[in-house]
Amino acid sequence: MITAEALVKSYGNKVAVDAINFTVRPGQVTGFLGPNGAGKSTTMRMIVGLDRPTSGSVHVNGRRYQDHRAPLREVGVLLDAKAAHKGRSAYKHLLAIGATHGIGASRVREVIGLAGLDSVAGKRVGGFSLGMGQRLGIATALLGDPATIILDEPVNGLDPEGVRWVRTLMRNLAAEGRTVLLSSHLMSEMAQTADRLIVIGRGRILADDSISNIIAGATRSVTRVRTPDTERLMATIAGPGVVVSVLADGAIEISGLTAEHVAVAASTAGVVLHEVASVSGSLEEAYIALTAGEVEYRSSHIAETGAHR
Ligand SMILES: Nc1ncnc2c1ncn2[C@@H]1O[C@H](COP(=O)(O)OP(=O)(O)OP(=O)(O)O)[C@@H](O)[C@H]1O
Repeated sequence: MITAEALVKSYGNKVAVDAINFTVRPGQVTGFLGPNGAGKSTTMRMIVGLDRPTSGSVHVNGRRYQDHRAPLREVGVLLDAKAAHKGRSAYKHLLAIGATHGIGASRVREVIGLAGLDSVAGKRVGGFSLGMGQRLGIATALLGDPATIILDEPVNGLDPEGVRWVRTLMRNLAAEGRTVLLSSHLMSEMAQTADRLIVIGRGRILADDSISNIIAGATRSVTRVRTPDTERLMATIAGPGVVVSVLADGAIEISGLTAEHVAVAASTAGVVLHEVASVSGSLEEAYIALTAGEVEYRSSHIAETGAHR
């Protein structure tokens, strides 16, 4: 469990983290999202004692990270995948880190296997690809078999198999009852991996909820229908607040009525429906809507053409 209370970090007069409160619970994957410069890395660094809060507190299992007797066994962290000593082999790197906590060769071999690094364990870390470095960073985070795992952009540079591996690993770690906090800018990945999200913008919490609640709150959901009798359906469901649009492929999108309402109204009026579904927005749409006013670094406007190359 990670608990932040009125957590503040300022650099001179720049407030990077602005009095935030949150709880990251065990048994779930919690995603940490926000635009560049929102304060994610600063928050993660404070959780693991690499930055001191200007005020407020952040605790892991009731204590500050630096007050844990064996922090590696308490919290596993991947903040910078390039942090490993370039001249050492992956095996020696993990062995050196493990030595500080009495973690021996058998656990090192275990995490090497878990991270899929068996074939390169003896190779110098300096020659590792970005993806191999990420895997080594994750292996390092898991070394102490910690109950809390914090990973900053763990899928950065991984190929699709690697991305899937991280997703499954995170889900399994949470299912074992561990606390998992991870940041990523990849919305589709986050939607598949996380149970809950904390969204941060300019150092403040913009949302802290389940993914489905965040999508429902920040995007419009519509009812999509297909019927051979468009005219009659439209007449049947017409009413205040009901907006109907006919799409190019013949489907009808209705806002202002649930799928259940539309199905019952159609059935009562004897209108045949070939399809009726509730279509909600994507996490990406919700994220863009939530962070619209909070982006610190924005590119000049590029219109979406909808064209596919
Ligand atoms: N050491 C520092 N000195 C001064 N300003 C800093 C320092 N570290 C971070 N900042 C500023 O604090 C703000 C938050 O930065 P942080 O790196 O935590 O954001 P982030 O959400 O992790 O961004 P990204 O997605 O780009 O990694 C930014 O405006 C950044 O410029």
